[in-house]
Amino acid sequence: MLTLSNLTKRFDGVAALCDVSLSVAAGERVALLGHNGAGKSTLMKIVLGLIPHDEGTVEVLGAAPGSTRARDGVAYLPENVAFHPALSGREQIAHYLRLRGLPASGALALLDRVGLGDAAHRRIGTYSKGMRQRVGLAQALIGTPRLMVLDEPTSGLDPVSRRDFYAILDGLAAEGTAILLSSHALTEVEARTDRMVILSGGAMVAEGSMADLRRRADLPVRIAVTPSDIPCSTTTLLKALPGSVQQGEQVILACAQDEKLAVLGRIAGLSDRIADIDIQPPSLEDIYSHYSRRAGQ
Ligand SMILES: Nc1ncnc2c1ncn2[C@@H]1O[C@H](COP(=O)(O)OP(=O)(O)OP(=O)(O)O)[C@@H](O)[C@H]1O
Repeated sequence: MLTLSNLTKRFDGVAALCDVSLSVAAGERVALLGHNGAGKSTLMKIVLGLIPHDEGTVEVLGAAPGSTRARDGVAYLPENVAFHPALSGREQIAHYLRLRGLPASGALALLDRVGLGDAAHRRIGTYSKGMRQRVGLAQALIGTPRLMVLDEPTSGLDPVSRRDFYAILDGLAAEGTAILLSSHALTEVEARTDRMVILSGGAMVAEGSMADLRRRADLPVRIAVTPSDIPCSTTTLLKALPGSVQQGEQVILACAQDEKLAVLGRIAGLSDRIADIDIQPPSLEDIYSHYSRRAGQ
């Protein structure tokens, strides 16, 4: 659905994107991560055909970005949505439907889909930020897009709205829509996308599924052991588990991925001293920091 090869973009001679290659297949949900100014919005604008690129190739639905064929199948939700405050949600979506050559009668169904059915007749000027973001999503759902490009789509949404939002994306992906979204909300991206691309200073510093990134980063696993009786068992555990430290009532141990089973075996041998154990693999936040640090950010 989308292929970028060796994409480079410069603004006044300064590279905003440098040799970026990535592809998004049908039904895939890909997250674009990176610090402020990493190049996420620039990449999206190039995909949409809003700005030209300097080097490399871009194919959107097998066509040039911005071509009629590409625009027909691509939906976009910008970071900051702006609608006419005097129009109702229904009128605004009806307007976009007409622009797309579709019947305006579909507006209510789209607003229902994003949970705005009850507010469809109210003026957008009276909507909360989250409600305006949902109008943006309703707009992006027009015409069953084959590629969706979403720039920080969940900023301003509360936790339940975020969950509903990702449920809609899951449904679209299950029907074959390719999704490329940017976000700074690492926890939700970790849970709700298939693959991540980390940009830093315009360059791609890592790419893959959560499992791939975890394996490549090879960050330590954190094991938290709760002693059965404190402080007696705490002392025994600290002595028996080299490198462990006490944190509050727990004994904490960090170990390399390939040592995990051996360490757990050692801990199992101390089971009469243990009330509970918690194994915490590195989160996307840990992995993101690792790659960003490596890239000097
Ligand atoms: N029109 C422009 N003219 C000059 N420089 C620009 C222009 N648009 C973007 N840039 C620069 O390109 C770089 C990438 O910006 P971009 O907006 O793509 O970052 P981003 O990853 O989307 O950031 P954020 O997370 O803050 O939205 C930045 O250094 C920015 O200043």
